[in-house]
Amino acid sequence: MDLDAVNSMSYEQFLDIFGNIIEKCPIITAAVWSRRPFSSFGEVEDGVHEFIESLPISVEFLEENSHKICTKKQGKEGILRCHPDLAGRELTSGTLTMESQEEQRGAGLTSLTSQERERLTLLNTQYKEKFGFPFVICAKMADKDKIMRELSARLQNDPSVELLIGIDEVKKICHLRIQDILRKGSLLPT
Ligand SMILES: NC(=O)NC1=NC(=O)NC1=O
Repeated sequence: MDLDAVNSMSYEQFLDIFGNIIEKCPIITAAVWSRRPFSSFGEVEDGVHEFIESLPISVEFLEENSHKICTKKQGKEGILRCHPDLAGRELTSGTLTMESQEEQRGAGLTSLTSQERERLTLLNTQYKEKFGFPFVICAKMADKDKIMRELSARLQNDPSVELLIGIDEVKKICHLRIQDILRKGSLLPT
């Protein structure tokens, strides 16, 4: 399967293969199909980025007893909310997508001590309470220690900063998922 094969896919086939390059957001893949013929696989990724960048972002901050309460209507935060927590309930209940399962296992999140799991759960809860979306990091580029460090550090960020960092991580996850698909589908030299 090479670029010509991808360019001649129906949108159903394209969705079957690339539908989860952004976690649980097949609408992005379905939209990007319209951009074919792709002259490179990078163009698939460019299409994803353009879709994400086109999503509305309108952020107002209310100052409330010296906190910044972020009230916002943002398409971008919707993408983050489609991501499962790291070592969260989906992992324990075995309901992660195949890609997430592999990514989280690879980062060592299936072999946490009970203390590590408790700390990660606490930090994730604090993060979601503050930002209204989950902490997202490209797990394939991290291990459990880096994830804990990043989560603690990023918890201090401003919501507007954190939104953009999260989206950047989503793009890294997307890049690696596309690479995996191309490798598995022998679209790239292994
Ligand atoms: N909240 C998350 O960051 N989730 C994830 N990152 C990954 O790389 N895979 C996930 O499931």
